Formats: sequence, C-alpha cells, structure tokens
Amino acid sequence: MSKLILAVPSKGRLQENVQAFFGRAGLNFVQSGGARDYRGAIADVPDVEVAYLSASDIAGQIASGAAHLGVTGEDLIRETIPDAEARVKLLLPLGFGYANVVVAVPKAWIDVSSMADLDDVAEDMRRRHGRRLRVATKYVNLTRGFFAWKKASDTRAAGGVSNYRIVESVGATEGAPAAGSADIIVDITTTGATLSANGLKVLDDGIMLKSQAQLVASLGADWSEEARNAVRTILTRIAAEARARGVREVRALIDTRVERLIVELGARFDARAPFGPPQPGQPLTLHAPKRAVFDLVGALSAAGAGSITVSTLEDVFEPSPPLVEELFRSLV
Ligand SMILES: Nc1ncnc2c1ncn2[C@@H]1O[C@H](COP(=O)(O)OP(=O)(O)OP(=O)(O)O)[C@@H](O)[C@H]1O
Ligand SMILES: O=P(O)(O)OC[C@H]1O[C@H](OP(=O)(O)OP(=O)(O)O)[C@H](O)[C@@H]1O
Ligand SMILES: [Mg+2]
Repeated sequence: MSKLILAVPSKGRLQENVQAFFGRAGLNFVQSGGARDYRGAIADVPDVEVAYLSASDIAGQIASGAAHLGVTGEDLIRETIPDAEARVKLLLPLGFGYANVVVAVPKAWIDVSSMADLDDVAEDMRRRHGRRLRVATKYVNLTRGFFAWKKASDTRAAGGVSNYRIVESVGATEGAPAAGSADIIVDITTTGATLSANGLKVLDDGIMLKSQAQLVASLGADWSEEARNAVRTILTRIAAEARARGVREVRALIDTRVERLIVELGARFDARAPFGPPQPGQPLTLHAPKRAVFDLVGALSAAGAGSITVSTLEDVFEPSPPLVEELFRSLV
C-alpha cells in the first residue's frame, strides 16, 4: 500500500500562502512530531503523507515521481523539468507567488534596451575583445531556451543572442555585474527593487516567463489505489473552494414562468439554478459568475422579482469537478 505524497514548501515566501490555500479548502496540515519533523499528514484525509521541502526540491521530486502532488513556482518547474509536458500536469495556478524571470543589464548601458541590442553588444565583445557575454543565472535551461528562441523568431537575419556563456550563480545573482563576475543576469523579480538597487534594468522584450505558484501533479509517480482516492478527496475540496470563490449565490422570489427565466439567465449571464426551479412561493436560487452579479440582479428586478439577496459561498461541490477529471484522464 502506498500513500499519496504531497510536497509543500517548508520555508520561503510560498510557505504561508500554501498553508492558507489548503486551509481554505478545509485541508489542514498536522505535523506528526515536533517542528523538526519534515513529514506530516492532513487532518481527516487518510493515506496522505505531507513532505516539507524547499521550493526547488519540490520541482525535482514531482519530476522524478517521488512526490505525487505538490505546490511550487512555475519558474522552478520549467527550469528543472525540460520535458515538463510529459512528466507533470499543471493543475491550477494559485494566484500568489507572482514573479517574472527576466533578462537584466546594467542601467549604464543606455543604448541597450532590447534583445536585439543585446545581441549587438555580444557580437561586439566577440569581435573586438575576443570574449563572450557572460550571463549570471540559476535559470540555465530557461536562459538557453529563451536566447535560442529569440534567435529563431527574430526577423533580422543575424538576430538572437548567440555569443554568450552562462556563469552559474546560486545566490545574490543581481550583484554579479557590479562584482565583475558577469556582464548581465537572468533572475526572478517581483517588485524590481533588488534589480534597481543593483543598478540593473529589464530589457523591453526580456521577460522570459511570468510565473506564479502552481498546484502540480506528477505523471510518473506510483498512482496506487490509495493515492488515487486521496488525490480525489483533496482535489474535490480544492475545486469546491475555487468554484465558490468565483461565483455568488443570488436568491429571488419570482412568481412567473421560472423555467423560461432560468434558461434566459443562463444564456445571458452564465447563471445556473443548481437546485432547479423552486416550489411555488419559494425563492429561486442561482449561482452566477461574480462579475455578472449586478447585471443579473437588474434582470431579476426587471422580471418582477421582489427582494433579492446575494451571498458568497464557502464551497460549491460539483458531481465531477474538471480538476479531478483532467488529472485522471492524463494518468490513465
Ligand atoms: N520576489 C520573488 N523572488 C523570488 N522568488 C519568488 C518571488 N516571488 C515569488 N517567488 C517564487 O517563490 C519561489 C521560491 O522562492 P523562495 O525565495 O521562497 O525560495 P527559497 O527558500 O529562497 O528557496 P531556495 O533556498 O532554494 O532559493 C520562486 O522560485 C518563485 O517561484
Ligand atoms: O524584485 P524583488 O521584489 O526585489 O525580488 C527579487 C529578489 O527576491 C528573491 O530573493 P530572495 O529574497 O528570495 O532571497 P534568496 O536569494 O535567498 O532566495 C530573488 O532571488 C531576487 O533576488
Ligand atoms: Mg529565494
């Protein structure tokens, strides 16, 4: 019997958000031992082992199949797993951990603002000084891919950045140009404060990836019966919470031709009547996308509704949530 391994960040900027995200879905982590125990469980969901790891280790464990399910940054997934499409399934973007992976050069390079300009600089260095442009980064694979892609898609015959070499950097990458160990960098940024403090600027077309935290599943893990049941429970709760966040419940007392009205409101506002037409004298219950709520209220008023209430919901359980179905389809 093999449990579902759920890998979550043990530290860093994603950790708190991840705990809160699972908490909202009614999935509460319990640590089995003391705070130094890096394994845990989820209260009331059997057959789950929670593994507390660093954000970059999570990408590796999902790739290898050591973990079934995890949360980490898309930047780390794309960097660590070259054939990501074949090995992992990105299930849900989580709306936190936003950051861009960017190409940044010294602000002092005033006439360099695009990748094409950068290529000119690189070419110049090679011709005049016989050396290659040095790029400090920990995103080695993403950088190689982006620089080659730029080359392929550039309309100029000699476009792209070809004459460069990567200087691997594990920390304080932004300091590399000032320290003289590289000419430019590729790194992750959110506010841009660190780049700015180091006298660097992002190239206009230098955004390589817009990243955020993702819920990901491993396609290569051992998907035992227990693991499948556990993931179904977890994803069903997550889907119910996510669905609830996007809709509002609208209730209104309507006395005429409710069936036709339901069809019409469905077409106009994507509103649904999860419990069908009400008994006479009872209010109609609709679920509608948050953004359509006030238009829907207007339409209900126009149709003669008396009082109308709008409420938020905690969870909306659907018979077979797409999140669950999609994962099971790709596991086969
Ligand atoms: N401003 C940011 N800088 C860096 N990472 C960010 C930022 N905002 C969100 N992230 C996301 O958080 C992930 C993990 O970053 P974090 O700094 O929390 O990990 P870490 O604890 O530093 O890990 P490691 O020790 O392996 O570097 C990043 O890969 C990225 O997806
Ligand atoms: O654009 P900003 O908002 O300034 O954020 C970007 C900085 O934050 C991250 O470092 P972090 O604080 O995670 O430290 P680390 O290098 O130890 O991971 C990242 O590596 C950048 O250095
Ligand atoms: Mg960090």
